[in-house]
Amino acid sequence: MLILNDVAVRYGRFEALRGVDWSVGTGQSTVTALLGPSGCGKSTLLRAIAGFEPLAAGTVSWDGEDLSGRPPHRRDFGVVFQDGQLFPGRTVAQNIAYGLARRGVRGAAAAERVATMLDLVQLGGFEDRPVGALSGGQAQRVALARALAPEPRLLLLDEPLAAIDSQLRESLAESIGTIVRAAGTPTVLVTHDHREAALMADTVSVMRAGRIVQTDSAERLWRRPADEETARFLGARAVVAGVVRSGVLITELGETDLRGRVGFDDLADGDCTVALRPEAVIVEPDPASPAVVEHAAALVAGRRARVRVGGDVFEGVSSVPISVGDHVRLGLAPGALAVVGR
Ligand SMILES: Nc1ncnc2c1ncn2[C@@H]1O[C@H](COP(=O)(O)OP(=O)(O)OP(=O)(O)O)[C@@H](O)[C@H]1O
Repeated sequence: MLILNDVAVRYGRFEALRGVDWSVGTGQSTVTALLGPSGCGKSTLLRAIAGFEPLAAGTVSWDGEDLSGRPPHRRDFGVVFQDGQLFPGRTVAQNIAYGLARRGVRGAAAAERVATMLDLVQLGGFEDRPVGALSGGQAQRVALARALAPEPRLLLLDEPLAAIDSQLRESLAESIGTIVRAAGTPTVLVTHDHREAALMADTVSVMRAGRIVQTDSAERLWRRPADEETARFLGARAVVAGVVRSGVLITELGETDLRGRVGFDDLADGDCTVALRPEAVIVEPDPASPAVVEHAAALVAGRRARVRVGGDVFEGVSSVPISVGDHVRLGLAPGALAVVGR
């Protein structure tokens, strides 16, 4: 199990990480995503774990052993970067066998391991291909096979899908999740995309400004973000005050019964802050309402409207066509709302 205790990393006077307490590989969680906006310190944290970045404070340990004296190649961690970084001019098999030779696995044993890894990433028979002749998705799967071949005790993936077409990304995200679970290797996945985190990870840790602000399942994160900034990062467009009474949430947009809903079972009565993704706000035509549509668009996921109500602006969804200038009323859809920080 990987444990980080009060870790700090500095670049000159800039503190890129501070006070990071974190653990990976506990309980049932195989894949842990490190999710956060650009520049928050995700790659720095991954590099600190891998041993590429010296710590200004704190410790990184594995099963109780402090790793500070161990260089990256002696940590037994596999690493895959954004663009795979395969060795050019070599074949797929030569790339995958690279880490095996360093561990003394050669000849027939290495060839067998390479074939097993290629089957795992569904590229059986690709041994003799030059890596320059692979598609982006195939190259990333070879990079994954290369990282997993020496049976690392931890796998570190830094935005492994960043260079992949959006069409392929979702299926590759799923297949990487399946592959690392089949290999049973605890994995850290760095991503700035919350969809990708939810598709691949069992546990999601949200980072901001060099700190980890929340660690939860993706589902819990959607419903109970730690603070307003986290809620906005996860797609909330508006925040309103609410109050919970006997499990019923009451807001200026209406009320909704949260009893029995996943993620809200432990919600105590009292005042709260409610974060609203557009799907949480239902827009319906109502000529008598003072709320007016400022912007309307037909998206693949449905009709979207930006609505002004006095000084406030909400984004919502509509099941009927609406246009700019229409008067509408707003309601709550419980599925996409979140209660912040409680
Ligand atoms: N070698 C370096 N020297 C100085 N500052 C650095 C260095 N590497 C990173 N930083 C700074 O540290 C902060 C964290 O960078 P990091 O690359 O870890 O962020 P990130 O969350 O991985 O971002 P992204 O999603 O854009 O890759 C940023 O402000 C970055 O500018």
